[in-house]
Amino acid sequence: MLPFVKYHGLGNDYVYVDGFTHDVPDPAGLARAVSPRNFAIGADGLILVLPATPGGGAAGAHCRMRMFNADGSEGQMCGNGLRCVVKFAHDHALFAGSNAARPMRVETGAGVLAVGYDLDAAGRVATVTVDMGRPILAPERVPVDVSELEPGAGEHAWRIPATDTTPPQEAVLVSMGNPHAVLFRDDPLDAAEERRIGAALEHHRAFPERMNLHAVHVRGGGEVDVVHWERGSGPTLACGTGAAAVCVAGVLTGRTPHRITTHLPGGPLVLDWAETTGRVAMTGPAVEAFTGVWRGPL
Ligand SMILES: N[C@H](CCC[C@H](N)C(=O)O)C(=O)O
Repeated sequence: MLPFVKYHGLGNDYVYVDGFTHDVPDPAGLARAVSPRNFAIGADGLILVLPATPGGGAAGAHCRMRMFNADGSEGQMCGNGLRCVVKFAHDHALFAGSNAARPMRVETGAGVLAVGYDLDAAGRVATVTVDMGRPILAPERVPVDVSELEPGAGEHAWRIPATDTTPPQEAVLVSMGNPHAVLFRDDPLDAAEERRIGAALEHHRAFPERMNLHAVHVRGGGEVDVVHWERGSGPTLACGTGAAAVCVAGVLTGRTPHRITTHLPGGPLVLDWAETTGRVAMTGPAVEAFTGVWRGPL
């Protein structure tokens, strides 16, 4: 039996396990076991909150996040998940001083990130602001194999050639520690078609570590609509690292200002790519849905 807590950030939901007190020998297998909706807990994946590694601790980390998509693949970073990690650690007092760690510093695959938060009237974490760090734009570090792509229209765009099931796609490729392809559309989004395209391109040979894809329609000014297809989890209601990639891509292509509101299927996230520091800040909610005990295979 394994206690868990279910959290979500704008409907991007994960099963959280306290790795300070419980050992999970096969997190990839557990992610695959708990994620199916109707047949298990139902989630976009699994997140372990663990003690920092010696290196992370030396860099000031209070704890460590490991996230696993629904298919068991491990993601280097998860924006919505990280907001809920801080809420879990604070509200459930996972480590000594967790109620005073402000900002909380969390070791992730994208480095040790600082996470600030405010509290509600009950003294629980409410709104959370994550310092997502700096985007990575060098193709080989996204990673992407540009020999499989063509130059796109503009300095930061690439053209994904037509496949058997998709027309050519203009993409801006950004890593936030995990890989993202941002596809700007001139017209309002057709969510079903965008998810079909995302499913077709996640495993494209240009993407050696697969890809998270995000279709974007700029409403005007700093307001954009986004539809996601996530590596390892498919269609999600929100993708925090994806929203950060959208913010960066909008600035790089001159479509949006540095501070935007991304309207995701699950709700809005505010992103700000600071000109002074080059770091992206993401602000949004973190919600505890329920607690439970997993009685399935570990
Ligand atoms: N599917 C992503 C991880 C989860 C990212 C997303 N849920 C977020 O909030 O950033 C990947 O494999 O890179």
